[in-house]
Amino acid sequence: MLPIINGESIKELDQEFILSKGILSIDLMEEAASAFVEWFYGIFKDRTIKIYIFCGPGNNGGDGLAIARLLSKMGYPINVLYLMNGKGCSKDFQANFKKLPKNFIATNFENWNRQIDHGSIVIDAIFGVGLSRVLEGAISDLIGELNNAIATRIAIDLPSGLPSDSVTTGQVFHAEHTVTFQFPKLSLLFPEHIQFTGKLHVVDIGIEDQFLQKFSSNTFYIRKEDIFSRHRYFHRFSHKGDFGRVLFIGGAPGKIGALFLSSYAALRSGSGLVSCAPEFEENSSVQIPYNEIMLFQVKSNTDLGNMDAIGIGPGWGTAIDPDYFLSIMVRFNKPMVIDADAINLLAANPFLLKKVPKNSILTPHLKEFERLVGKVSNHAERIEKATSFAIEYNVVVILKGAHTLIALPDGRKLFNSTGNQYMATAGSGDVLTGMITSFLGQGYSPENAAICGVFHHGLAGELASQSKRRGMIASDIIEKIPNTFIELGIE
Ligand SMILES: NC(=O)C1=CN([C@@H]2O[C@H](COP(=O)(O)OP(=O)(O)OC[C@H]3O[C@@H](n4cnc5c(N)ncnc54)[C@H](O)[C@@H]3O)[C@@H](O)[C@H]2O)[C@@H](O)CC1
Ligand SMILES: Nc1ncnc2c1ncn2[C@@H]1O[C@H](COP(=O)(O)OP(=O)(O)O)[C@@H](O)[C@H]1O
Ligand SMILES: [K+]
Repeated sequence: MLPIINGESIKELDQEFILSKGILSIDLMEEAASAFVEWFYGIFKDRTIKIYIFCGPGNNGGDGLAIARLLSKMGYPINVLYLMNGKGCSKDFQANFKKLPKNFIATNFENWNRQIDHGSIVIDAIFGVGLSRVLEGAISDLIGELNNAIATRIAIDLPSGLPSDSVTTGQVFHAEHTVTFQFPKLSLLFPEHIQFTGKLHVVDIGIEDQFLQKFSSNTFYIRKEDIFSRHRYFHRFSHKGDFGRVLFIGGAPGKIGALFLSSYAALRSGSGLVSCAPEFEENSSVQIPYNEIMLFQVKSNTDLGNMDAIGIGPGWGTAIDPDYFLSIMVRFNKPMVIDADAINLLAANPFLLKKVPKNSILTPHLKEFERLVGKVSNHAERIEKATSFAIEYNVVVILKGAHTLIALPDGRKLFNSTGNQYMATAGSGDVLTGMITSFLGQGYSPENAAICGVFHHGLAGELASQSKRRGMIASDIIEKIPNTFIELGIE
């Protein structure tokens, strides 16, 4: 997995990397500039579009100058506006300034006519990870002006004004695209920063994972290449028992659809045998819309021991007796997936928390999470609380949303890279519960079930959105689950 390094350690990382490779820091800057330009050309093919590049005094500004040179060579009309030049600027900024072609338009922003043509592109190379304080004065005013321009705004590495690891309090550049180098900086993954970061693109500048590992802070980004080895593989003699027997408990009257969605998602994720136990007095009257799913009844003496995994909570309602939940946890006594109303039940009856089987997986959305741990004021605090909750109760916490966080009981924090806003639709969380439960039932460790479930779920959402966007529904995600295995080369 790709380590996410904090802003303060990035200078050290660069040093270590360039020393061991025997290159200069300006070579790495050139690599970063080329990676940006390659991304840029992939999207903005029209070489007559006017581009304004705003450069700060540090290496982020140095990136901007190198990018200006490369884009200008490709024929794009470029205007460079710099905050300062010479003394006070980083050495690679100065070197790149000297490398600008002779006839190049580079203006100190104090002498700038403050005009940005409509429809042009504004590139923010003012500050990156070296930001040391909240923006104020002329720089803050400049960013305010840029934010009002009728232009496409692109940030290099970080939108200027955004601290790399924490929540912002000041003026920040509003990017439509942020092109960040090598790994996403933590603050780019916070929901409250979406108006600053826009679409996130991570571009490779050649620093291998082994260098990043040394500076790792227990925080990782899950990529496509991390998934293959986390799956279990079956052979030609495998039978349905090997693919796991799973049970879903939930579905009170009026909310039974949630249970069916989880059950169906489990089948599509490869489960061998799927049963569901709706919370009905007399469940013989329940019609299951899928022939492959079996109906099950959980009575006080029902043996749950032969189930490989249980997913509990989707559509369970609020009228569940906590002792009934307790008896299920005690009888099953293996890691289970706890979602929705089962989480609400834990929140309302904290004595149950200590009884949750070790290494169980809790999948709260942000509201459910607050019910569990109390109000939080921002995402940084939410991440910390999810991590300490996972450690304290020895469970996996999956905090759902864009860049879903998987907090593991050993303190590691993993952020997901798949998914999109079209998945914000009723029942898509139930689908996730079905997928994770399925993997758990197929014999995956709770960590791998959580990682594969979250990654495949987001990928299924992406595949579904190739033909449907707004108006996509949870069942569309389920239909694409089998394609995610094909996409990742998983047999
Ligand atoms: N491995 C990497 O990540 C690489 C990073 N590079 C670039 O280098 C950047 C980091 O460069 P630097 O460390 O020079 O830092 P920055 O260029 O982000 O900013 C540092 C400069 O801004 C000034 N400054 C900071 N906060 C300010 C504020 N609030 N108001 C006014 N001035 C302020 C500092 O005094 C310093 O001059 C990265 O974001 C990236 O763009 C690339 O060049 C190459 C590789
Ligand atoms: N903007 C988004 N980007 C990526 N994934 C999203 C986004 N919005 C929602 N999702 C995913 O969709 C699911 C929604 O879950 P949840 O809120 O529990 O829905 P429900 O209760 O209706 O089943 C989660 O897995 C979440 O990560
Ligand atoms: K920037």
